Amino acid sequence: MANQNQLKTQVNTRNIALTILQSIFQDQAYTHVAIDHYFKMHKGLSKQDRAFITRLVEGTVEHCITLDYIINQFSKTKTPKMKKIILYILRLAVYQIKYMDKVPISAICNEAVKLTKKRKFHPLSGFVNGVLRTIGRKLDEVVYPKEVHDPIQYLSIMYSFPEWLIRLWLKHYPYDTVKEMCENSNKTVDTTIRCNTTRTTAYALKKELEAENITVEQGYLLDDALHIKDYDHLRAVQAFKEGKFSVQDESSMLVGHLASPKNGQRIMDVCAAPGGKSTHVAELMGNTGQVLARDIYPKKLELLEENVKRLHLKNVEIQAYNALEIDKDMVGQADIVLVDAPCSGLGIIRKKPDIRYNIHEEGIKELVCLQKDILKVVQQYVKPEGILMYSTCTVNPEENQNNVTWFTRNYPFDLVPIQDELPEPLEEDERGMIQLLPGFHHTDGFFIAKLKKRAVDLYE
Ligand SMILES: C[S@@+](CC[C@H](N)C(=O)[O-])C[C@H]1O[C@@H](n2cnc3c(N)ncnc32)[C@H](O)[C@@H]1O
Repeated sequence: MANQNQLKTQVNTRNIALTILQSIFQDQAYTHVAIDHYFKMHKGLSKQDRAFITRLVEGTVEHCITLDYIINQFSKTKTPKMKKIILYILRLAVYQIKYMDKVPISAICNEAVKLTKKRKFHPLSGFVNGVLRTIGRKLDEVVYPKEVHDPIQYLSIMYSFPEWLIRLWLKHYPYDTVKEMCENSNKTVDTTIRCNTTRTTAYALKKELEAENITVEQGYLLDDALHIKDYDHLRAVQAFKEGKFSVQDESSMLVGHLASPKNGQRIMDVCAAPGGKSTHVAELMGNTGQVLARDIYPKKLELLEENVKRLHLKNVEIQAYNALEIDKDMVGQADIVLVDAPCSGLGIIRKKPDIRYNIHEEGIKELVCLQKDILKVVQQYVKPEGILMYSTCTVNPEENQNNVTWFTRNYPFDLVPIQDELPEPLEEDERGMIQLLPGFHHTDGFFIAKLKKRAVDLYE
């Protein structure tokens, strides 16, 4: 009886996983958004079911190229020719066969066949069954590309990254570094949180979370950071509801610290939503001064507003504003301008696995132009001798170091060395910028440059 119940749950969870995968593969929904959305709409699922569904969905997306490679070795109909839903059912099942060794192969095949019938593709259930049973039997016989013969194809298939992306990284980083970036980008990570120091201390927060049976570890780089796991809903955690912390990676927290805002200052965050950096600098100023938090998308600003309220911050003003349009009233008014630019996001693939499939080279070129155009406009808001923080969550030098070089050549700004303010073991590069690579220091891949406007604007 217990087994039957278990099986019933598994059927449902796989069907849910398939529905979520459809919205990701078909409608290009972000993985984390699609999962969150489903769970918000279907509240009755148990913690265990939600964890299983999340693992199935994230794992299938993460390993999609590898899964298709395996399927194509055993199926006469190749993946580009398959009916979409059949392809998703196969990917979901092959993910379980290859990466979840606790689930018996026969159960995985049976569930996939049931899913095929449930989605009204009865005639194809034999095909699905045949392909999966062969893969189950012959998984060890899959012929993978050889690293020595074709390292690019090897990395692409083994770590599920498009070849163009591997080539892009190899233009800028040594082979072993690229391999480690691929490997780290597929690892699951704990949630990193930032203590709201206007409400509590990291020590007190740690104790409070532990009392709720949450596993907590100290930050690797920063005192106000904690790493948490074994919680259910974040929104159900009491300390979260009371605004005692925000979710933020340690790399991203560095921006606030390196900006070193002083009480009473005026800070403009021109690409602010959902507000990780705006709320951090607001907290660092101890609820004094003003943070003008702007973003082009009003919908995203709703989340920022919710965060500001939850964190009990009184010094954040939120405005929907396109950073490409000059706001004449703000010229020369900001002590600090934060430009956390829209970017390719190649440093956060471990948290958003679909980025690798949705971004493309043309899109990156457009982003580089957008980043420059934003910088061109918003540099005007910085007071003489004020600070502009430029940051991205990518590991692509075109969007990072090259943009900063272009910027300092064209505008009256100089790079400020940051080594003394960086926590160990981080190191700035020879020009004073920092490029963190995904998973190398327990952080996302992230880039930061601190720039100071000259006292006399020689360019005017
Ligand atoms: C990297 S995200 C910012 C993350 C945010 N700083 C944080 O720490 O939570 C980049 C943001 O830029 C916004 N954006 C894109 N184009 C913009 C524009 N032209 N003007 C203002 N914001 C823009 C996007 O909506 C997105 O929220």
